[in-house]
Amino acid sequence: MTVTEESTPVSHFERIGGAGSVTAAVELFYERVLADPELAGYFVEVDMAGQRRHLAQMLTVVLGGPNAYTGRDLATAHQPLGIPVAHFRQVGGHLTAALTQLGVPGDVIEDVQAVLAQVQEQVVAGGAGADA
Ligand code: HEM
Repeated sequence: MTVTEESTPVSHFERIGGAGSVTAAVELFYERVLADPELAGYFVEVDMAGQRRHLAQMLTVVLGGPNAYTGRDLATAHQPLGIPVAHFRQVGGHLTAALTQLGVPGDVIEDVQAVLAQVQEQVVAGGAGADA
């Protein structure tokens, strides 16, 4: 088979500019989250360097880039935090805003939002992963 542009679609990860763009998005995202008085408290005792690294790795996978995720699964990391749906939505809003601010195309943002909807149950309190 001949490999053409048509048969090897470019991933969202490549389209937005690869690892550098993901790092920029994660930086901007946590700047926004830590500046949000309703959310900042969750991160007071968190090692933010490791946190940024893990979110960047995860966002890379979500965007179709290489999988090098070394963090815990989402339910294990979030169920002990008792996160209400309102805070989940606020965090999703900050991610969307960060991606928009960086000029990420709308179809990519829509796909990221679809993944957020898929993981909501693992992240919010009492979600599907609660007893896992
Ligand atoms: C929207 C989907 C979300 C995704 C994809 C996500 C992603 C992640 C990732 C990859 C980690 C690192 C896990 C690890 O290091 O093992 C993490 C940890 C964490 N997340 Fe989220 N997160 C989401 C929503 C939220 C929300 C809504 C909050 C709070 C309102 C939150 C607060 C935290 C905190 C505090 C930690 C650190 C927990 C710890 O170190 O014990 N996350 N998240």
